[in-house]
Amino acid sequence: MIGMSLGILNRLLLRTSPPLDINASSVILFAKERLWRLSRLLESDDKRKFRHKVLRRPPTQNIGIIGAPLVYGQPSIDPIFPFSQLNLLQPLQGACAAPDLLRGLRLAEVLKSKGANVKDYGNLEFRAVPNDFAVVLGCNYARTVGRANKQIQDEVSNILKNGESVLVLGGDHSVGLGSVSGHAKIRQDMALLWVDAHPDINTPLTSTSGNLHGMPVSFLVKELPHLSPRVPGLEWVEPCISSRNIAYIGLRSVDLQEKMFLRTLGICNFTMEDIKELGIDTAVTNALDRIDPEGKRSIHLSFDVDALDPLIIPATGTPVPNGLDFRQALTIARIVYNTRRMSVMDVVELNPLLSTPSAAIRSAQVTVEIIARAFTGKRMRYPSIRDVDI
Ligand SMILES: NC(=[NH2+])NCCC[C@H](N)C(=O)O
Ligand SMILES: [Mn+2]
Ligand SMILES: [Mn+2]
Repeated sequence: MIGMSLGILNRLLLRTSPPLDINASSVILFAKERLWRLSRLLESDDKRKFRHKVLRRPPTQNIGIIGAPLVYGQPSIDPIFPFSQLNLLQPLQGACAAPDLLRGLRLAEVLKSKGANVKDYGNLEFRAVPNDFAVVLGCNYARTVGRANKQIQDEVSNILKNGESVLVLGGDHSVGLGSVSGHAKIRQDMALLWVDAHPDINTPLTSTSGNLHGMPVSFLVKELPHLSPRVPGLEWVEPCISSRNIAYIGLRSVDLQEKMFLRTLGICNFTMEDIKELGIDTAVTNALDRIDPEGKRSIHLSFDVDALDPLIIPATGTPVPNGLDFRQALTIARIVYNTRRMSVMDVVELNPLLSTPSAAIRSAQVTVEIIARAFTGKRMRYPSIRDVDI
């Protein structure tokens, strides 16, 4: 029996030059040597794979943070006569506090601890144009919003020129005007993933609210400019992206005219209904395939926190029920991170004044985690609320 198996081993192990007078201990020695060689081989194979990974790992992320505390793109209330249309109207306050709240939750430190280099450029300073509420061509505060967005455009393009990725902390979603056009100025071949309960593609003529945070996409899409009149303050905005390179995730509050634009332009969109049916992975992967079929474009992630369910992020100005859950939001961020091509992320519409303070902090913590995932692909550990310095 031993002789037979020795014979087989002999043939297996020493096929090339089988010694004739082989004994058990020498076979074991040979076998050991073979195993050792095999393990060396496997090890070097592992090392090769590892080296491959190291090579493919992108250079350390350099992130530039800018605060864009703009509030003039959102609904207005009259603090004294809430239902009057007189001249005391003021935009909802609170979204301007979001950048500092996120900083207070150690946003930069979290990103650094995940291996990124972070430079905080501070908050842009916006000045309101006097007597600007007057609805000009269907837009409220057009000059104020226009001027602020020009500043955002310049800042975003300068930071991109420095070789850094950009994180724009809004503010309301009208900051998308400056942010996307600043991105397109430097990288013409960009693709836009708009994560939001709303498509924000009203034009000044179709918007029923006149609020510019519901319109930025219409100013940016190349196929729509004929519908957007030259609004004073916004003349500088050049349509810079084709509807083919835009996709929406999380829609569930779409105005009638917006629906028509999405249909006629064939803009890729995955509503909450679609996400329920397909799963978030499939929705986001398909969206990216559609807007960036060759996988080469620079990705712009415009993330409106109202895409999440108001039970998770109640601190926002236009909440809509039945939104994304936390896990789904993290999945979107991870898939976008995995492209390694996200150059700009906007995080908008977080309004700490519209919920209880502890709910506002939780909303902001969720937001920090989503940002960390989108820029570094990594999870973070929650800071304890006692550590928070606001
Ligand atoms: N960024 C937002 N939260 N937009 C809400 C827009 C709501 C509505 N569609 C409007 O045009 O006013
Ligand atoms: Mn939005
Ligand atoms: Mn929204």
